[in-house]
Amino acid sequence: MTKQPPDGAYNPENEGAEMRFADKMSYGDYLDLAQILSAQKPLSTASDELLFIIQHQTSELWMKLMLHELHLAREAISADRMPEAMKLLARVSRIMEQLNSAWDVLRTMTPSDYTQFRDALGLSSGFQSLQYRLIEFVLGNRNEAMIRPHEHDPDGVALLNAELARLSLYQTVLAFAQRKGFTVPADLVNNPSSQPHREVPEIMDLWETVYRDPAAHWALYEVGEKLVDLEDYFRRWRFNHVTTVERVIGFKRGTGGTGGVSYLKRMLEVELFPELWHVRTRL
Ligand code: HEM
Ligand SMILES: N[C@@H](CC(=O)c1ccccc1NC=O)C(=O)O
Repeated sequence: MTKQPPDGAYNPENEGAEMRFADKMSYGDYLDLAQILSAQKPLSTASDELLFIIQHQTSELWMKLMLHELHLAREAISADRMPEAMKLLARVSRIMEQLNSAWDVLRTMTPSDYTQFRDALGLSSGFQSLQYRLIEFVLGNRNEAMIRPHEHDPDGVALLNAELARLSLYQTVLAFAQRKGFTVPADLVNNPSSQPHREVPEIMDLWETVYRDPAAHWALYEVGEKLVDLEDYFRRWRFNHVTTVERVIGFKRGTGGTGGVSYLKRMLEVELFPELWHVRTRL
């Protein structure tokens, strides 16, 4: 017998709300919440460790979605399905915005709060995030040295190497430009790069042509702006990260072994799509 609410209390069951799930799929079943919500395992008794864990786990979930959308966007561009790619890239930027907003929650953690459990983290660090490294590789910030921390995880290494064997998102866009009749150095569109992309004069000229007459090169103009948008959000993520880190651990070395803030400041100099930024000076 279901318990009847006191007189006057509202019971959604009366208007048909389903209340019995013993033999039906429920909300929690579909989302596998038992698994997700039992995956927070603090190693200390510090109250803020739960915040720290949830912040990272939610970031990893958003990164999973970002990789999914980035792969689809790259496929769409390779197949000249540009409107579809635009939609996907717009979503990627919105996901980044979501990740950027999340820093506001973590920023409420003070050095006093964090030092209560930092030792428990051992040598673990975001530096070892497989999905983060895959995103960097998809976007073209490629560096084989970054595979090293994953050597204990053959599946992870396989994913990173598989990514290095594909054209980066930017290379895929340049191949599209070539199909549209632009001159692009063959190496750039034929060989997946294993290093960060550096400014190339022909690509500067390409974007200059596009930006000087958007109407004549609309698809490229649109994808160029989508990439700028994406990098703009990514830069904000890096900036939020380094500022939060300075606020919480000052200039201590990182648990991952880098100089900490000094390493992250260096990462602020990364340019994913250099020509798209540099061409603006010419316009
Ligand atoms: C209080 C919070 C945080 C602190 C103190 C912190 C600190 C650091 C430090 C010092 C590094 C440099 C590597 C090292 O030596 O450890 C690093 C790298 C990294 N962290 Fe964090 N972090 C924080 C939060 C986060 C969050 C919320 C994420 C989201 C997933 C994250 C993701 C990363 C990633 C991906 C790297 C590698 C960056 C790269 O190689 O460019 N961190 N972090
Ligand atoms: N590198 C941080 C530790 C840290 O933030 C961290 C540790 C384990 C898992 C994720 C982390 N987040 C980002 O680096 C530190 O040096 O305090």
